[in-house]
Amino acid sequence: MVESKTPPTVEASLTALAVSLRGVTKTYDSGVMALGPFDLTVRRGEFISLLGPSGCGKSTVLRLIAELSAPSSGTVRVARHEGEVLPGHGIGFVFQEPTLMPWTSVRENVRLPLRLAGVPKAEGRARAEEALASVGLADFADAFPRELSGGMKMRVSLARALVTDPDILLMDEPFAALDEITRFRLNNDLLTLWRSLRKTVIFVTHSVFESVYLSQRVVVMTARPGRIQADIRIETVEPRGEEFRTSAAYSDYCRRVSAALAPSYSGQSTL
Ligand SMILES: Nc1ncnc2c1ncn2[C@@H]1O[C@H](COP(=O)(O)OP(=O)(O)OP(=O)(O)O)[C@@H](O)[C@H]1O
Repeated sequence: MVESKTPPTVEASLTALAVSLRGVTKTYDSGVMALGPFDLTVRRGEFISLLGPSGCGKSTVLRLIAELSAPSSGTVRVARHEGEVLPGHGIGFVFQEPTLMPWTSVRENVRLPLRLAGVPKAEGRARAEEALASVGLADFADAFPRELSGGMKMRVSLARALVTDPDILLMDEPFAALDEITRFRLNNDLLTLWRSLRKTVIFVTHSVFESVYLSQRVVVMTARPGRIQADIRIETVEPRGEEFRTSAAYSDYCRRVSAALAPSYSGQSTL
């Protein structure tokens, strides 16, 4: 007998948990207590930003979620999607550096996670091209990384993270090294992608402006060991765009987030 599955209701899928960290601490072998206790709940499809001073444990949180590191205490739970799970356990990771292989094409760079998973070459190439199209680089599959601008390399890195169709996208200061106009463009394109793909996104940034522009929630962390200082919901008319960036509401949110961040810094400007 074939079992029929009832698809989850919209309400259920909106409230389903994607990630949960409970009482998590992390002390590295060096004795540095990086985190905690730290509690965080992220719902499926949410876009949240983690903001905090340098060294407060933002990357550590991402590494714990990706299971690249284990907590010293507490629990980290990540919802897995049903069916096919490719390497990375349903998680895509984008780092500050695009880390592309210089000796091969953009297509092969994007195909790498599928190649490692043993996906047949033809299928892998088709999926890599699809991922490249989703980040606006359909015409650059045969190019080499050295032929691309910094923003384009970051798009390739994003395509590589998306090619396995992960449920959760972890992004560690991906646009920090880019000029402002390129960064704004990538912010807009990332929001468009998020709206169409409905991934859960956990985005690490040092920029108050970027966090408010992109996220539904900005989670502000204390200085090390990182804990939650504030969890601020950004509510505005969707889809957001340039008019939000120049609105009074945007400035108000930036002020609120900045004020929440201020105690974590000693006398430094947070904007
Ligand atoms: N593998 C490691 N071994 C020892 N200490 C580490 C390790 N990784 C990170 N740390 C330390 O743990 C603390 C938190 O590091 P983490 O990279 O998570 O902070 P962060 O908030 O992402 O910093 P930044 O904003 O500067 O990138 C820092 O003091 C860092 O030096």
